[in-house]
Amino acid sequence: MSFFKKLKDRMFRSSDKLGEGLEALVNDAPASDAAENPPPTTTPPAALPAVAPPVIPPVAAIPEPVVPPMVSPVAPPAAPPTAPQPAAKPGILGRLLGQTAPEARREFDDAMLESLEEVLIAADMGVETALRVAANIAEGRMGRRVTATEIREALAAEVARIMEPVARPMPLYPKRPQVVLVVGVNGSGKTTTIGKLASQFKAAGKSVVIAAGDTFRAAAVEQLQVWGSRAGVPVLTAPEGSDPASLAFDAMGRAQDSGADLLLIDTAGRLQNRADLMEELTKIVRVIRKKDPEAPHNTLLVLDATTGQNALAQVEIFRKLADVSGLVMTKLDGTAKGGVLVALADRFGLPIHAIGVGEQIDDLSPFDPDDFARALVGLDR
Ligand SMILES: Nc1nc2c(ncn2[C@@H]2O[C@H](COP(=O)(O)OP(=O)(O)OP(=O)(O)O)[C@@H](O)[C@H]2O)c(=O)[nH]1
Repeated sequence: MSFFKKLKDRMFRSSDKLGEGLEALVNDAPASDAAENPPPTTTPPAALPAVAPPVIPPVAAIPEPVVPPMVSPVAPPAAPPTAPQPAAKPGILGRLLGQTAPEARREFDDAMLESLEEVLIAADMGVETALRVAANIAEGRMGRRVTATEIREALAAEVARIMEPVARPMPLYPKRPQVVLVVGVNGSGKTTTIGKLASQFKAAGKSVVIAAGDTFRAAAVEQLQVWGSRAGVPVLTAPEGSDPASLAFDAMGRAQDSGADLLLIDTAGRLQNRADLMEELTKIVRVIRKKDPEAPHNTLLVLDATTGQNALAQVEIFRKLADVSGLVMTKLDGTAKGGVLVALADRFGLPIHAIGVGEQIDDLSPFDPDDFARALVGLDR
């Protein structure tokens, strides 16, 4: 299965929620508009020819807008003319030819803008981002009659435009070992992500060492060992409750001695005591710098998409605890809160290196802004 298909299938909760909201924007039009949008089952007006009416190409068939990276807000491609479209169903011939009724249209007015803002906020985009995205979609459309598909396309283009600058794979340096510190709250998916990353780097011909730095949870260490053996990568462990910094130091030495390309260091995520956690992370960094003053070369913050807006607070906190260089968003499958990624990109501009859409070893993918945007709004590629 292609990753886009997997992404789209698994992000169904996010896209369903957004999609339903967007459809309702047009279909639940006020009475005056609704009168111009009779349900598709309405008998065609007598004045219409009995033969099939001209088929309006579905908007989805219009070539996908190319959104160049790093551009300022662009109005999405112009929609079809604004003249009211009779929502007549096709004639018998049309139906035989598989033609479908034209999509309902509604005038883009202030009420619709407000509803659009609400739909985006409900999709976890955050208030600020939702208002800006809705305003950009409204630009050039106010007073025009639009379809839900046009709004979906416009939203996908807006989301992709916001995500484009942050979609950057984890940088690889000509450094041995390249040290990757992985941070995040308990349960966010750190261990799983380390396993998936180790497996992908290994498959790409890199030699990898994992340090099970969450020495406080025996279960976390065991879990990492399972992932390590799946990926065929050594996992260095230390007795439960021992100093994670000392393990990190040993792991650094072992990775250097064996000429490993990458050292992935797992850490504890106990936010209950931030002072302790900060001290622990600072100490890990201090000791590995004794062996390489530039380490860690990447500090990945792993976030759980199902926490929605809470992910924003986690970024704030971890940026204070560690020098976060990039994000990995897990559990985008099965959540209706995928929109939070847009809010994260808009608010922090931190690189998003990868996304997780499942618990299997190959369920981690580089972050592709267009694929994500289209999956989020429920459009095909
Ligand atoms: N559906 C889904 N589940 C995931 C994903 N990533 C991780 N998980 C699951 O989330 C749960 C927590 O993942 P862990 O990798 O153990 O998280 P952690 O941050 O290491 O947690 P601690 O070990 O408690 O610190 C596990 O059951 C994983 O299988 C994902 O992308 N999708």
